[in-house]
Amino acid sequence: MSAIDIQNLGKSFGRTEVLGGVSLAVGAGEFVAILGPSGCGKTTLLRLLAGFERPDRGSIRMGGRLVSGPGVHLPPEGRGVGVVFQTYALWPHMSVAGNVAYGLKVGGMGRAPREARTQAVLETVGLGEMAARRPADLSGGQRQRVALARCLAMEARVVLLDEPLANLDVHLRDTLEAEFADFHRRSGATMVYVTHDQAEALALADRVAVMEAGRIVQFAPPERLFREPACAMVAGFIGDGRVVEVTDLAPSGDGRAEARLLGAPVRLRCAPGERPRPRARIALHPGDLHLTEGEGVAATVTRATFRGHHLRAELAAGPDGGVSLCLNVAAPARIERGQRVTVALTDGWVLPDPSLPSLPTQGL
Ligand SMILES: Nc1ncnc2c1ncn2[C@@H]1O[C@H](COP(=O)(O)OP(=O)(O)OP(=O)(O)O)[C@@H](O)[C@H]1O
Repeated sequence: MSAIDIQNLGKSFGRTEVLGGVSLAVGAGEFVAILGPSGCGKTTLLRLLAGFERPDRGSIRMGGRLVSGPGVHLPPEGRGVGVVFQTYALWPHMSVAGNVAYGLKVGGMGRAPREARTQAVLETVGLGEMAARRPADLSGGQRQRVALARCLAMEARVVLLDEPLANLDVHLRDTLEAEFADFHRRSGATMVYVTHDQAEALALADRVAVMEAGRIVQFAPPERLFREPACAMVAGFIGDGRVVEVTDLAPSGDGRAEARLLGAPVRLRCAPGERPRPRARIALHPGDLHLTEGEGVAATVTRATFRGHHLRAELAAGPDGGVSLCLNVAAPARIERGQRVTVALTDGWVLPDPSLPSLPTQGL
């Protein structure tokens, strides 16, 4: 049974449709990231899950129990979910321990077990020494951990996190990313994590639901999103992918295909059921291209950026320079703007034909 089962969820604010029929099943103990650009509806989906908003249509089940649906709306406190916001939502006038213990107190737990549980979870998140401090006297990362400790104390089996790292500096983000992963492992909780940061989603999640304009366009493990994007939006959003057009697509039926990129022959990966097409679009990552002295695609370097171990080169190819490519060149290297180069492909993924009925939005 799924820990969370969302069916055909729709939500509008006034005349604006924010969620247009979202379906998603999250397994027990799974870590799922909801990833998408600003305004695509991620937070709205999370608020519907938490019970802060009511859907216009569709249903949400948690552990098999209907929590939102026609005529049913369980309030947030009746859902047994923990929520961690970007802003932590801590009570400023209470101590760290008070913040963690508050929910237990409201839930009717006696003083002695409450204090014992609070201290134990603060130890778990490494804040045992800071129980008496006020939130104002903690760093951003420590506040985040108080919010997590509160979820732990409540024994929330489902934890919803809304951009919890968005306000933090890059070092703290790295540390806390590791802490979220650790928290997940130790607690075994089901986690739904909203972010617009693809690196964060790919690093943390078992599966990522990519959203665009109120819809889930692909739900898959990180590697699959990267290697087999379902559409141009996912291809462009994940791993600095580029989408370019090829001609004369000739699949061989085993997940391989040949085609031409600006006239040059290329070998690609594709879905096993892919059919021959005169034109197709493919997704390329910087690691899929390399410079060659042999046969390939002629291009001009439009920009070269130092990235430490490599240089990132932006290229313009095609008769009018309208095909934009991008590759990494191992440093030290001499590559500069205006240079003419030839590139060859080692990999590339044929985007599924959008006119075919079933795009792979689900599955492994
Ligand atoms: N209470 C509301 N009333 C009216 N419009 C709203 C309300 N909440 C959200 N919206 C609108 O719904 C759309 C989706 O918002 P939402 O916060 O879910 O997006 P998001 O993907 O989380 O974006 P971000 O990453 O910027 O937080 C936006 O256009 C937003 O302005």
